[in-house]
Amino acid sequence: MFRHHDTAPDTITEALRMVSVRKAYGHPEGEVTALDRVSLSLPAGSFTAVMGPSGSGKSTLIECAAGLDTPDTGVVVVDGAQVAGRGEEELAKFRRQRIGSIFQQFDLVETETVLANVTLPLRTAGKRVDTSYAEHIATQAGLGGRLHHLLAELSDSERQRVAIARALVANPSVIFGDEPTGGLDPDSARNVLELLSHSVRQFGQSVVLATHDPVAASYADSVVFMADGKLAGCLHQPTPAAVAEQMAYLGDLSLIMDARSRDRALVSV
Ligand SMILES: Nc1ncnc2c1ncn2[C@@H]1O[C@H](COP(=O)(O)OP(=O)(O)OP(=O)(O)O)[C@@H](O)[C@H]1O
Repeated sequence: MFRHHDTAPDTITEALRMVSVRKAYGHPEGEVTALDRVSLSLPAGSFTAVMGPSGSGKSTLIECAAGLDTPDTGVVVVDGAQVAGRGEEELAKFRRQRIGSIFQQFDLVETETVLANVTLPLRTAGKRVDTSYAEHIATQAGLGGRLHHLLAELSDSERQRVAIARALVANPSVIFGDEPTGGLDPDSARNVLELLSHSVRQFGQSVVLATHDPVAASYADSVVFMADGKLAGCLHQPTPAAVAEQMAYLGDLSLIMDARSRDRALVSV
């Protein structure tokens, strides 16, 4: 499978590296530290789920990693290249070449067909469109009967699957998602997770997803847990039961934890 790199692929061993990443938001009641000096290393070719209680910083982590938000301080390296510090145009190009994003705000074109939406990133990047591959990916995402339907005719769940197919079709090195299966029925969610798993196993892509769902997280090789903007451990080869247990613990822990006792070291998954 053809993949674009501007660094030699052989030298890239990490999908994502974050070093001491901090991000705070101003609030009338005071500043909220969404990411508190997070350091993290995820290997290339891995599937990682990011979990934690509501407000623990999962979305902020994914957005900073995907170049959709800018950390206040710290370093973010995706697929061997620094994300922060690039100009807007260069960042957009980098994201088109290396990153696939699946976020709740799907950013789809209502007046275009499913297939046109799925191939949009390729066309925007001036890349050749392999229509049969795009059809295959869209079909795998459960859109086989909808390829030539306009977006305006689709349900929310179908739109979500279009966003997922669109993220996969350009063969990005790293795919970031925020609750990509939230709102999907169990069968559609399973199809999407199997598709993402397949892209990791077969094509060596990397997937990093924020999710609340222990079953979705169990598709990952590892789960990274967050609490109060900090990393709070990780679990390898997760089962839904083990993930749910850890989440229950974090739910309690986040009420009583002493932020100063959190590990600030680089967590390698
Ligand atoms: N744009 C923003 N403006 C102000 N505060 C924000 C913003 N985005 C996030 N926050 C705050 O930062 C903290 C972390 O938010 P974040 O959305 O990253 O958490 P999360 O773990 O993804 O939560 P959830 O599971 O509820 O989506 C929260 O306290 C949130 O209120």
